[in-house]
Amino acid sequence: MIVLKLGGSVITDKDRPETLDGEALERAAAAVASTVETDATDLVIVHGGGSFGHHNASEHGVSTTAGTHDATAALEIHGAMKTLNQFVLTRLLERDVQAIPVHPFSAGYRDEEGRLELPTGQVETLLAEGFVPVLHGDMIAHAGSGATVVSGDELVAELARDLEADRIGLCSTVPGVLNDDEAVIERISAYEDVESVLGASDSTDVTGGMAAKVQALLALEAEASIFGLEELDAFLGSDEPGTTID
Ligand SMILES: Nc1ncnc2c1ncn2[C@@H]1O[C@H](COP(=O)(O)OP(=O)(O)OP(=O)(O)O)[C@@H](O)[C@H]1O
Ligand SMILES: C=C(C)CCOP(=O)(O)O
Repeated sequence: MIVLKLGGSVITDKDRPETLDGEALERAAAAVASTVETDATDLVIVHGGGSFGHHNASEHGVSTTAGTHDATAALEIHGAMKTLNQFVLTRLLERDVQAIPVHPFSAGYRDEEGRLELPTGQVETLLAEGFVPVLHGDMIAHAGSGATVVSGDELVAELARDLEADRIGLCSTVPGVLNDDEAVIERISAYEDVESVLGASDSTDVTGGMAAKVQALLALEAEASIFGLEELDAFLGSDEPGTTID
């Protein structure tokens, strides 16, 4: 079983609010379609927000820890993510990928400590029935804080843990985690080893950029890869491109 995140920074133009990168999304959809066609591996897709969701969340002062009790604000952020989700679904369906959305806002919640609880029975059932579930970064009910943002990276970690994923891939705009010389770091086994080079995203991003990704992935049993769009075919074909996190 593979959990694949299509980074919002890849499938959108992250610097222009609510703008899709249609060409990149096409490429990603084509890579997914050829894997699903030729390989019996179960695939769960999660996508991030990019220029959808982050701008709205930032305007309302909402993040993974700062919540809102304003339903209009929550629905604006959720709505932006659903708009992007519809674009992703359409591109996959056009290529005969049997993609079905799972909206985290309607499925999970955070407890008082901010821990994410995400039931995965519906995802498992969709997989068993031959569908490709497509989740996305979203708003989520948060005990004591109203509703906060849940990042696609958190969803990837939760799904990988619950469904015992064999492989985890994060496709981003960068070819991997880069060191001070902008070279791809091949393997990361401890956060302290790379902490000094990890930063937030270059664009508006309320969920923590590369540092949050590496932290979430290090906590998992299975190995994970962070790589660029050029390497998506290679990853889906069983290679370990970019940075491997174990
Ligand atoms: N050491 C690093 N190596 C690579 N990228 C880094 C590093 N430190 C910070 N970054 C930033 O992290 C970004 C990737 O994180 P970001 O959260 O934007 O990606 P994403 O998951 O593809 O998009 P989204 O969060 O919208 O889904 C890069 O574009 C870069 O700006
Ligand atoms: C900003 C929202 C609502 C979701 C962000 O998800 P991410 O891009 O995976 O961090």
